[in-house]
Amino acid sequence: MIELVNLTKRFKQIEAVKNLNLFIERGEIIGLLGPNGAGKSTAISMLSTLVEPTSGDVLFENKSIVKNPSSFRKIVGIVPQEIALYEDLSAEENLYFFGRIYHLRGKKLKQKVDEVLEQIGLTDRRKDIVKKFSGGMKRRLNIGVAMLHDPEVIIMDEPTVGIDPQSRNYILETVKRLNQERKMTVLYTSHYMEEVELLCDRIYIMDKGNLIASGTKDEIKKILSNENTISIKADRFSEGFLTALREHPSVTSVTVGEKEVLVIVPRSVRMFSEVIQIAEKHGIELHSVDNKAPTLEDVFLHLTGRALRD
Ligand SMILES: Nc1ncnc2c1ncn2[C@@H]1O[C@H](COP(=O)(O)OP(=O)(O)OP(=O)(O)O)[C@@H](O)[C@H]1O
Repeated sequence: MIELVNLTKRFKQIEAVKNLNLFIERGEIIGLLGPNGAGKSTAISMLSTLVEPTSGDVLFENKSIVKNPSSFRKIVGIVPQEIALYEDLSAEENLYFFGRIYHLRGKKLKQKVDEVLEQIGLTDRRKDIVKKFSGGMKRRLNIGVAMLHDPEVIIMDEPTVGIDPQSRNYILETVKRLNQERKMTVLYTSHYMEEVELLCDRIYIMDKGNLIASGTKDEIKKILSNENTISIKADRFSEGFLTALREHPSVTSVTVGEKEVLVIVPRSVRMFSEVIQIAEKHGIELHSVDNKAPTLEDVFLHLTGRALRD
């Protein structure tokens, strides 16, 4: 349905997106994942026809939307990272305003506003001015604006940044519902691995303008099939203990959390008893040593040497 072909964007010195190739089939939820500055917003701005590529193309049904953006604009809804609402207007006044921009009028407009308010769970608050809304409610209304013209494709740029967990769940459920009930195709960008794991059929991972992995969740996790992640839990770890792990000849990497250390080793290596010995030597009281199923976060760490939210 949509294809990004060798898409590149250069801002003076910075190559924000480098030769990006990506496809989206009708009805899929695609996750575009990457840390801050990876190039996600720039990529989707090009896909949304808001930014012109330096080179490469975006195809919709095999036709360039860079050369001919108008037909694509009619079928795409964009949820920007920044909230784009009028704070002094009520929820429904905002929807009426943006609906008119989409050339909706009269009965049709009223019907769409009612429907969208229901979908985003703000029917009860429709008359309240946006200024009084929580961050999560504003985000929901932001999504509602993008849905007014019944888009076939919706592009969401980190729609859950900075909101409470309840609103976050609500948004994730809404995205799922739109996909299942209306067969809406979704491109969802985030730097929250768990959101993408929960929602998306296929995932593209970007870092520093490059695509570093793509595939289904299982395919991506298979990148780590030659490795094992060992989770070590304790109340505290000493520098000596961590250094001994880092310097161990079988250890590929060590990631230190507050009460958990993750150690990546080749799959063939068995080192539980050694970890226990090292802990004893350094006076560390262990709570547990376990094998951990790989997560997308582990894959990212493996590919870049950094955690996603660093
Ligand atoms: N208009 C611009 N002019 C100059 N540089 C830009 C511009 N827009 C983005 N960049 C740079 O391009 C790179 C990619 O930025 P982009 O916003 O696409 O990343 P991102 O993955 O969306 O990150 P975030 O999660 O922070 O939005 C960054 O180094 C950014 O500073």
